[in-house]
Amino acid sequence: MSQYLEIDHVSIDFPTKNGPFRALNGVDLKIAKGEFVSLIGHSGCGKSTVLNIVAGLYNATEGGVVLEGKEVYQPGPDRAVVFQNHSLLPWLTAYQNVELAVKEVFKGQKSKAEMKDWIEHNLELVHMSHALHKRPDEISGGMKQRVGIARALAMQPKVLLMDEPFGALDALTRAHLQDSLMEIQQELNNTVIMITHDVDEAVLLSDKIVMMTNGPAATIGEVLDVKLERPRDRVALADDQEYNHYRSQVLKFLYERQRNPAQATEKAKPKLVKSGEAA
Ligand SMILES: Nc1ncnc2c1ncn2[C@@H]1O[C@H](COP(=O)(O)OP(=O)(O)OP(=O)(O)O)[C@@H](O)[C@H]1O
Repeated sequence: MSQYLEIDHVSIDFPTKNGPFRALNGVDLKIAKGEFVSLIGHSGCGKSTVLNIVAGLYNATEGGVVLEGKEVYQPGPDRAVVFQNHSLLPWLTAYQNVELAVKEVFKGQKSKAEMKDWIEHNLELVHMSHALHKRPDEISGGMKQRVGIARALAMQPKVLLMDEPFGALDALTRAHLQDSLMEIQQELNNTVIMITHDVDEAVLLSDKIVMMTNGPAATIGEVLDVKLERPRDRVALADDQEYNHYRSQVLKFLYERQRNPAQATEKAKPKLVKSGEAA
């Protein structure tokens, strides 16, 4: 696999009223075409900031992002983003939401009939053929997320960026969508960067788990290559030694090497001293 996407020594400072705040420091990562990469780390460490820089929504203060030899400065259809909350237009049907993106990307390249086939094909990939003409308020949360994924896939992006795509879903719906995503990725060989807080999700889906240190000045602490064979079956893997080894590697990083910053702050807080008591 050749190198496809390079996050090259990326640092970013956000302006604040107390001066620049360094959120990321020297984030360096090479991703091959067709690789599925998860970003995991405690809340506030900078996962979304990494994704936003790759999406071109933020520009790095130092370093940069190179996709297929071209530096990324701004958002583009070659990098489609799927957010935790579907972000569908509520007045449009599932079909029309996907159509909007397809028209934008393939204007002048696909005929009307080709576009229709393409939209239907992508909605079929996420098992939404039965609800093409339903609006977001007429379908469940999981179905909305499916449409969001279809919309992103239909853009044929070079990289699919997913910011906790299943975070708002119940466990069963989440499992179904993870399985769908694995099938689609197997078929299309998409390059994916996904943010997750879920260790099992990271191990099940990824080729590479990128574990981030706590901020400020967060960076990559460790990268775990997950070499489990595909297709992967969640039930069979539950008792698999190798799977559980990967899982414990991530847990150790998160809960031993990088303790939750909220807990650390809690410990560091000065004890409240009652009046008259010595500190
Ligand atoms: N536009 C901004 N301006 C100032 N600070 C920001 C901005 N965006 C993010 N930050 C800060 O950068 C750090 C990283 O934030 P980010 O949202 O990337 O973390 P995260 O790991 O995605 O968090 P979570 O898991 O809770 O979504 C945080 O301290 C956050 O407050």
